[in-house]
Amino acid sequence: MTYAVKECFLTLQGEGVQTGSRAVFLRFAGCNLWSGREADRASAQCRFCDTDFVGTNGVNGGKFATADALADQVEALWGEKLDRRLVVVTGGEPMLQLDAALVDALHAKGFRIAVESNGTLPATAGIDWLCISPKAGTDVVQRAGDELKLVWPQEGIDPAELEGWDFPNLLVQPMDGPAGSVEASISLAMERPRWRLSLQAHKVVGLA
Ligand SMILES: C[S@@+](CC[C@H](N)C(=O)[O-])C[C@H]1O[C@@H](n2cnc3c(N)ncnc32)[C@H](O)[C@@H]1O
Ligand SMILES: Nc1nc2[nH]cc(C(=O)O)c2c(=O)[nH]1
Ligand code: SF4
Ligand SMILES: [Mg+2]
Repeated sequence: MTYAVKECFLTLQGEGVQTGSRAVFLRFAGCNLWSGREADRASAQCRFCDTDFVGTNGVNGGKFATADALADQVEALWGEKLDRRLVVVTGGEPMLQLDAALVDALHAKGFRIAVESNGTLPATAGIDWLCISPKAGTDVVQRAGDELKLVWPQEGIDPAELEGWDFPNLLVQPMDGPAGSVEASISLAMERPRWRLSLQAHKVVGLA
């Protein structure tokens, strides 16, 4: 299949349990919960998105005809180093495009595959680190994974219910934008000890 990639770049993972890890970010174009157009934001299923995922015009973006061609670019951005190869597949919603062929092509080059997904689509087999970030009012079908990252506060989501899902790591991440979200996230972590605070470290230090 043809892959539509918004952008692809080398940085440090800024969120969640793997914060600080060198990683190639592969950002797919498109999402099933928002068109990405500002005019549609207020009526979208997900309304707080901090990301431009529209089109293929970002750095190293484009249409890729094969999984091998895309994996070649990821490898080129990582460079020669052989140890700890890590790609973070995100978007937009990566589960719209991440298929078995791309999982195999990235694994063949020695990459661990981390994914950031909204959980409304079942995860592709073979992912090495699955982060699910639920959005209020959506039907989350993927209720197991490595890390659950709750952007907070969100009306209509009950952290106690999420504790019943199958995730060993629970993260609460302040919603970038509304005032008071850092304080609300600290309160959640103080009241419910299974939850740990995830700050968007890349924004703090000025990385992409
Ligand atoms: C842009 S999304 C792409 C992946 C996938 N569509 C998802 O929502 O999980 C990447 C991560 O950023 C989080 N995020 C999006 N907007 C945010 C905001 N305003 N503040 C904090 N985190 C945000 C998402 O919840 C998700 O964990
Ligand atoms: N550095 C960095 N870390 C991230 N972790 C998750 C991100 C995302 O947009 O999915 C992201 C991102 O955009 N940049
Ligand atoms: S689901 Fe993810 S990519 Fe889609 S609009 Fe929400 S935060 Fe953005
Ligand atoms: Mg981001």
